[in-house]
Amino acid sequence: MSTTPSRPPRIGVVVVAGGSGQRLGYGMPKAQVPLAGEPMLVHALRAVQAADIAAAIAVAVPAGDTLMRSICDRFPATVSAVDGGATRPESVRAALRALPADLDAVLVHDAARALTPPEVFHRVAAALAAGASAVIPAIPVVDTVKDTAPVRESAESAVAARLVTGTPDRSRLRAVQTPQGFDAALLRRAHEAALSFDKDTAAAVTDDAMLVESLGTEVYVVEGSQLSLKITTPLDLVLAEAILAGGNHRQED
Ligand SMILES: Nc1ccn([C@@H]2O[C@H](COP(=O)(O)OP(=O)(O)OP(=O)(O)O)[C@@H](O)[C@H]2O)c(=O)n1
Ligand SMILES: C[C@](O)(CO)[C@H](O)COP(=O)(O)O
Repeated sequence: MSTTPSRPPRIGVVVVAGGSGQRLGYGMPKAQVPLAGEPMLVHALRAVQAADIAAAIAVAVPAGDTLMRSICDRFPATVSAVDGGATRPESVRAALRALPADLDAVLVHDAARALTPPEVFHRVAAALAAGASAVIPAIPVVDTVKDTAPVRESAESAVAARLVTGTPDRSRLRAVQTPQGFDAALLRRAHEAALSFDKDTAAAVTDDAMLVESLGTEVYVVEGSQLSLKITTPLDLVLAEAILAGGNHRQED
């Protein structure tokens, strides 16, 4: 991270809240869906603020969404809303453009990970301050994970659609979360490079770390949190409600 030793790094946070929430199936953008009576975006912004690390926060909301813009307006002036894009990387780029140019580092966070404890933000920020250019929080994988491929069309038996092609060593696998932290110039460069990806390569981008990996940068892994689940399906929402009802959110598991 390019900062002089005499002053603390200036950190910006991008919150991506521009998704439609198809898998949750509420018929409204996911970040608007109520969680313990308040829109998910309110919880996500509170989580970012509880971490108390951001000089500026840019939130990508669905284009034209006035409700989410009004939620951002209720937070301090360091929070600004911008129209997101059709894909997550496009939303990240839109929010990045809204952040000040003089930041040392940027953390990119999913609004859908509305209950991330402050300690996770702190671990990512601390690794950046210690010299990493790219840092992601992650947790060990609890399931056995298989590589699979479609069964060949010519195969006689049609017992199932896919076949196992391998079993990766689980001890090396991690389930990756957000906030993902980067040197600010590096993240901007990685997203600029992604603009020239072909359609299939662009469609395969599922997080920001992939983009800096493709520039050859080392990405460090710090401990994530089970509380930092990505609310994706109706069952995730039930779990998030239960966490909030238990009063244990923002506390390390
Ligand atoms: N065009 C998009 C797509 C996603 N996101 C954000 O990226 C995060 C992770 O995306 P995901 O959980 O997949 O959200 P959705 O795209 O809304 O979900 P779905 O794929 O079920 O529609 C979310 O906070 C979502 O709001 C975004 O800002 N802009
Ligand atoms: C960025 C992310 O949350 C890391 O796990 C995840 O890849 C987002 O995936 P989604 O399919 O856009 O929810």
